[in-house]
Amino acid sequence: MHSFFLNFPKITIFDILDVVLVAFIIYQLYNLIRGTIAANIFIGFAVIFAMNFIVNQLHMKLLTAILGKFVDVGIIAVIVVFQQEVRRFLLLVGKNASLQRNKAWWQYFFGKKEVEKNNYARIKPIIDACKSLKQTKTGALIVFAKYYDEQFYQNSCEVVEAKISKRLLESIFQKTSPLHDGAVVIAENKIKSASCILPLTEKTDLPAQFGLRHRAGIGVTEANEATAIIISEETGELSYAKQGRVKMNISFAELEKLLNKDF
Ligand SMILES: Nc1ncnc2c1ncn2[C@@H]1O[C@H](COP(=O)(O)OP(=O)(O)OP(=O)(O)O)[C@@H](O)[C@H]1O
Repeated sequence: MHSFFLNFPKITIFDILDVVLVAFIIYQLYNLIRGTIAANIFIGFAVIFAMNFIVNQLHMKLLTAILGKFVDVGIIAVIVVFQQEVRRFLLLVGKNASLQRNKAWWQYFFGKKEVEKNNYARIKPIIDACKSLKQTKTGALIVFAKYYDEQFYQNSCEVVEAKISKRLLESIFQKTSPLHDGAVVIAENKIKSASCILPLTEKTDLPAQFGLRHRAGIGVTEANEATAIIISEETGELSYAKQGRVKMNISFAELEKLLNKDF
């Protein structure tokens, strides 16, 4: 007992910091891939690593050699398979490091009230447009991208690059508008693009009334750091998608709260 304590390694503040930082990075990675197909691939990798460790401990030579081959190229395989996720993660780190875009810094220097006031001015035209689209039962899909991934959006979208306004959003989604089919993407405080074709979710447990618009709205939040408002053409109901999950039939008060948090 005595010698156990004598041999116990000394834990310094940096060891604790090390563990906390690793836990934080794993949590961020988990958030990034949660609900996406990448989560299953990640679990696959983890299982192979765990199996390799176990067979190695049990001295099972053949299995160790086979699994060892996978593990040897592990880091390269991870980068190839998670190319998109690694890209998004690095972009996120870069954007968060920028002082101007970091709301927490603004709150610290200018006070929370000022930030909320500015944010309400930003989201008001969007909420007003949603009210009008709901009233007229005009189908719409509005995506809020945390960062605008040119590669992801530009290939399937019409570039707009315009100030956010109620009337512009209304006009885009009018059935006679050439841009009404597809989604509008809002990022960097602008309407960046319209008529975007987005990836559809592959979820099988969605309500029966959810068609392509809802599937695209959920799909984009699985593949990207984004949230989406979906207005149903059939019912006028508003849904809100985030990280592959959807809240149905939300009120405008709820929408305001959600946008305040996410946009
Ligand atoms: N991949 C996609 N990306 C973006 N928008 C899409 C995509 N596929 C379909 N849409 C949009 O969804 C519309 C068709 O919606 P659909 O009726 O299938 O959806 P829904 O979820 O049932 O919604 P609603 O309640 O409005 O009918 C299309 O006209 C188009 O504007």
